[in-house]
Amino acid sequence: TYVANILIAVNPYREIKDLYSPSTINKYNGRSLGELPPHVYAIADKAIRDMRVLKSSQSIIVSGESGAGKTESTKYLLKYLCYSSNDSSGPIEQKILDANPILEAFGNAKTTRNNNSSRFGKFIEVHYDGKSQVVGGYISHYLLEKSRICT
Ligand SMILES: Nc1ncnc2c1ncn2[C@@H]1O[C@H](COP(=O)(O)OP(=O)(O)OP(=O)(O)O)[C@@H](O)[C@H]1O
Repeated sequence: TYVANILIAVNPYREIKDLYSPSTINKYNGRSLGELPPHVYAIADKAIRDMRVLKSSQSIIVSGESGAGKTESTKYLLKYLCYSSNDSSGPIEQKILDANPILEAFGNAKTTRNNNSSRFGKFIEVHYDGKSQVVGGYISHYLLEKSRICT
C-alpha cells in the first residue's frame, strides 16, 4: 500500500507470478502513482518522470529491518530504471545489473534472519543523459561488517 508517496511493501517470501515481469514494467511505464496497484515499479517510474520534469536528480530510499526485502526491491527498482527507457538493456544497463551478484558474493552472508543478508550499505547511482537514456552508474559501498572477513 501507499502512505502518501511512500510504498509499504511486505516480503511475500515466494515468487508471485508476473509481479515483476517485462509486461508489468510496460504496464507501469508513464503511469501516475496511484493509477495502478502499489508497486516498486510505480516508485521507479515516478522518479524517472520527476527527473525529466523537474530536471533534477531523484533519490529513492529503501529501508526496513533485516529480511524485509530491501535488497530484492532494490534489484527490481534498478531493473525498472535500466529497462523502462529502452525496452531492453544496453551494455551499460547490463553492467549495472551484473555488478550486483559480484557485490553480493563478497558482501552478503547467511544470518539467522536472512539467508542472503547484505552486510554492507549501498548507494547506487544511475546516470541519465538529456534523452533519459542510461549513460552510466556508480555503486558506493559503506559500513561493511568487517568482523566477518576471514582473510
Ligand atoms: N519481492 C520479493 N518476492 C519474493 N521473495 C522475496 C522478495 N523480497 C524478498 N524476498 C525473499 O526474502 C529474502 C530476504 O530479502 P532481502 O535479502 O531483500 O532482505 P533485506 O531487507 O535486504 O535484508 P538484509 O537487511 O538482511 O540485507 C530474499 O532472499 C528472498 O528470498
